[in-house]
Amino acid sequence: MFDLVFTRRYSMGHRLIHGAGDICATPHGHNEEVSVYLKAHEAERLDGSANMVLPFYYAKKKWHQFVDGSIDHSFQLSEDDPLLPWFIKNEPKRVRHLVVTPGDPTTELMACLLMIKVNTILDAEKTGLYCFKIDIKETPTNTVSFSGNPFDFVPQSKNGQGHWWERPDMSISDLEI
Ligand SMILES: Nc1nc2c(c(=O)[nH]1)N=C([C@H](O)[C@H](O)COP(=O)(O)OP(=O)(O)OP(=O)(O)O)CN2
Repeated sequence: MFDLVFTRRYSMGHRLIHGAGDICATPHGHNEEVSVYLKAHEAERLDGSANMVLPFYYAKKKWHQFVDGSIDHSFQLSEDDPLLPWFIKNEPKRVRHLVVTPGDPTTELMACLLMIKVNTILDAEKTGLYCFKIDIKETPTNTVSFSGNPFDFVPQSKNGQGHWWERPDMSISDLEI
């Protein structure tokens, strides 16, 4: 069985206000890499002609559009971070670049949310592929790797139902923009 593995890099900013310590509560940024590990729902023998699971282009196109257009240069904040209403009031133009998460946007949480997002996109694109593992390299020395069912690990959101990570679009928050 083949795995297709795609890696994309992006810059982001965030802050962690609920327990990672003073340094992490100061807004700061990282150059990160996300790798998604994809498998076909149904394994098939190579056909003797094209000999591929799916052209890389179709497997990664929309996911990479999302990473490049929505995650790159985003600012990631907990849904209860006071910076959120600050941006809405003072810099409404920036709100579309805010990733909003249930609790602190740690690398663990982002791995789960991005795995749900990539799977939602792969389904909507009818690729026949699914993501079974994701790595986020937050810094050159820290990587979070996740495999399993991300829904078992995502905390309850205060924002009720219909979350951005469950929509196969470019959204990164549920704010009215
Ligand atoms: N379990 C987690 N712990 C921490 C996270 C996280 O997402 N999950 N994130 C952070 C901060 O974002 C921090 O900026 C990065 O961690 P840090 O260890 O400070 O990164 P360094 O590259 O500076 O690590 P070195 O030890 O200097 O290599 C903190 N914790």
